[in-house]
Amino acid sequence: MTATGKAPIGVIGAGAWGTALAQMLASDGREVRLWALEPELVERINADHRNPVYLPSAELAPTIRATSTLGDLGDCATILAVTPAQHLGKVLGGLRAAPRDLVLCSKGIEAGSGRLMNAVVTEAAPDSEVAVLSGPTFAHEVAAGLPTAVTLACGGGEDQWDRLAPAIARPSFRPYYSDDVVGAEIGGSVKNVLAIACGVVDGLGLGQNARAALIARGYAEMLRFGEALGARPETLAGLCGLGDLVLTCSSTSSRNFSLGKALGEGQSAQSLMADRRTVAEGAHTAPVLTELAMRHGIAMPIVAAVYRLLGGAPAREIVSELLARPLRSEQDEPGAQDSPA
Ligand SMILES: NC(=O)c1ccc[n+]([C@@H]2O[C@H](COP(=O)([O-])OP(=O)(O)OC[C@H]3O[C@@H](n4cnc5c(N)ncnc54)[C@H](O)[C@@H]3O)[C@@H](O)[C@H]2O)c1
Ligand SMILES: O=P(O)(O)OC[C@H](O)CO
Repeated sequence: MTATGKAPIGVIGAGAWGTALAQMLASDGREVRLWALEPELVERINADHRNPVYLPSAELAPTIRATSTLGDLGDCATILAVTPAQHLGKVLGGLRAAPRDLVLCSKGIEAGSGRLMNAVVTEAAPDSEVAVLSGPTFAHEVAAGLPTAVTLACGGGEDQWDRLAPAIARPSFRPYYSDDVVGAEIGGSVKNVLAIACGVVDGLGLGQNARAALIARGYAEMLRFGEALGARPETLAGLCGLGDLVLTCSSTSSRNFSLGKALGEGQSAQSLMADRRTVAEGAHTAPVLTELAMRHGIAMPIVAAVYRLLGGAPAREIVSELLARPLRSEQDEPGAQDSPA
C-alpha cells in the first residue's frame, strides 16, 4: 500500500497509450509505476512530468514514477501491458514476479505465429489472470480527462472484474464488463487494418459514401473472422469492435487512418514505414490477419487489399479490383477464395 492507502498500479510501455493510461489511473492520487524502454524518457518523465516523445500534450501527475527496471513493478498486483503488440512477449518475458492481474491494452496479432496477444501474455506470465482493455480511446483525449468508455474483458470472470473495475474506473473512464477476451482482442486488432483502408479512401478523395461502405463491409469482415475464432458477435457490436472501428476510421488523430491517407495520396508504403517512431499496428496486423483468414477460409477482401497496398500495390488499382468483385447478397458469407489476397 502507498500513502493514499491504495495499491500501486503498474503500466508497461510509455508510448502515448501507456502514458495516457498512467495519467488516467493517477488522476485520483493513485501511485503508478510506468515502465519505459528508453532510459532518457524515464528521466524526462520523472524530472518534468511530461512525455515529450510520445504524448507531449499531457501534463503528468507527480504520483507517476517512471522506471526502466521491470523489477520496480514487483509490488503491483495489477499491471497494464501497453507495448506495441510485436514487442509484448519479449518485454513481459522480463517480469520476475507475475502480477495477479495482467491487463492487455495493446491491439494486434503476433506476426509469424498468428497468436492473439492473450496467448502471448499467458505464455509469458502463466500465473497471472489476463484481462483485455479495449475500445475507442485516443490517448490524448484520455490523458486530458475527456469521457471515455471501454470494454474490460476479464478472463477470470466476475471475480476478476470485482477486483479490476474499482482499480481502473475513474469518473471520466468507464469500463464495461465482458468475459469475451477473444472478442475484445479481435475488435481492436482488426479495426486497425480497416482504419488504414478508410484512410486510403480519404487520401484518394473517394468521398464519405465510400468510407461508410468500407466501415460496414469491414465490420462484416470483423464479424466473420471473430466468429470463426470464437468471439461473440455482441462483443464485436460493442465498444471494442464497432465503437473503435467508427472512431479510428473517422479521424486523422488515428495513426492507422493517417498512414492509409498518406498511401492514398501516393506516398510509398516503404518510405512511410521507414524510421517510424510511433506504431501503426494495422500495418503489422494486415499480413498475419490475411494469412489467418486464408487459413480459416474466411473472406476478408478489405484486409487483404490493405496487405497488398502495404506491399506496394497502387491504391487506385486495388480500389478498382474491390469494386469489380462479383455482386452478391449483403449477408453472404463467401469463402476465402473470393479474397484477392
Ligand atoms: N495511442 C493510442 O491512442 C492507443 C489507444 C489504444 C490502444 N493503443 C495500442 O497501444 C499499443 C502501444 O501503442 P502506443 O500508441 O502507446 O505507442 P506509441 O506509438 O506512442 O509509441 C511506440 C512505443 O513503442 C515502444 N517500443 C519501440 N521499440 C520497442 C521495443 N523493441 N520493445 C518494446 N517497446 C518498444 C516505445 O518505447 C514506445 O513506447 C499499441 O498496440 C496500440 O495499438 C494505442
Ligand atoms: O492511432 P491508432 O490508429 O493506433 O488508434 C488508436 C486507438 O486504437 C483508438 O482506439
